[in-house]
Amino acid sequence: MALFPFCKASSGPIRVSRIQLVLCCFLLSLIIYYLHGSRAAARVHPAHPIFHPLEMDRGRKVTDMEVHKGAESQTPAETPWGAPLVWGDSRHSASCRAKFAQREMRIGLLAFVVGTYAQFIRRFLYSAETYFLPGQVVTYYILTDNPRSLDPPVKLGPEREMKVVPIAELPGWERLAHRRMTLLGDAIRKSIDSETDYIFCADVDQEFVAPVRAEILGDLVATLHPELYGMPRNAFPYEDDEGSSAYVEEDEGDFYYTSEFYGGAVSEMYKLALACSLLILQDHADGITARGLEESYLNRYLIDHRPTCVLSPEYSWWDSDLSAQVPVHRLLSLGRQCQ
Ligand SMILES: CC(=O)N[C@H]1[C@@H](OP(=O)(O)OP(=O)(O)OC[C@H]2O[C@@H](n3ccc(=O)[nH]c3=O)[C@H](O)[C@@H]2O)O[C@H](CO)[C@H](O)[C@@H]1O
Ligand SMILES: [Mn+2]
Repeated sequence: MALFPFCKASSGPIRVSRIQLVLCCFLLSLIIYYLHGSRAAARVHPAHPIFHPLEMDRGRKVTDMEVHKGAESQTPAETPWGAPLVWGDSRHSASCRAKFAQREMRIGLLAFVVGTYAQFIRRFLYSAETYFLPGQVVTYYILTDNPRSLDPPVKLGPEREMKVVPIAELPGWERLAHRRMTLLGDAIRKSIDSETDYIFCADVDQEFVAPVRAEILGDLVATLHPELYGMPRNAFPYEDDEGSSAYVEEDEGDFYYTSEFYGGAVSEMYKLALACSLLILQDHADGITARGLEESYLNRYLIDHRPTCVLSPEYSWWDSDLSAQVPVHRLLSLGRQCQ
């Protein structure tokens, strides 16, 4: 708007239109550059189906991501409620490891292996042998419909053993999502309770790629979802159906946690498994399915019972345009990677 008065005052009619032309071209190229940039950004696909029910504007999503990328170098040591936020190479993690080194602990790592997921078990176990609590007393609890898929047995290190728990379950992610919490509670009550101090649940379609040590130990431990870490609260795919027992109000929720890796003291994990299986049963009776299935109930529970230890996305990472950049990848999800 101010261009024309400026041009008119400084020169005659012919000169004015040339300057106008140059300035207009410059403005036009700026606009084209900007539009092209936004379109390129909008082409970035959310990597996971969980984003589809969100019906989010992808352009907006990417803008949020860029906001996050700016803050990426930050590795906060604490959550707003004062729980440690764990980055494996931090000083806090080192002192945590030193503290636990004085104690004798038994740690369980539990995974479900049903149907075709048997293809992941060896890679999972071998990687856990190398990186999961090396040097500690570890028991693997493998809940499977096919114990023979573990033959020949994986050779384990000293102080490490495997317990195969047969379960009569049909494969399928949706079906198992309804059952895993109940089966976890049963397994804790039957044996894990008396055999370990801490129990961690991990999706078997994962691989440990760097050390995961005693810094992860706590009463109630949850892991930040790598694609949602640093995102604004309105990006979190909490359950939005008010009828669901996983429903989360707009003013609730600090972080969005992944269901790929969580754990804690055995007694706390039993409470979690029991409460989540009840929430799932209640929805089942009402004919409701939460959008993120098990992950939705887990997140609901973790709002009501804030974790005492929060693991950074170092402990749950997969290759996706939206995943937060972290100093070290420690646990990789093979199933959730970009196709
Ligand atoms: C909340 C979320 O993001 N969920 C998605 C993600 O789930 P998840 O990564 O949560 O599911 P997943 O398929 O890895 O299943 C969870 C775990 O259950 C066990 N398992 C599952 C199915 C089965 O037939 N046998 C078996 O043993 C196995 O340990 C597996 O690692 O990926 C799934 C496809 O893989 C679906 O796209 C889900 O929408
Ligand atoms: Mn998985």
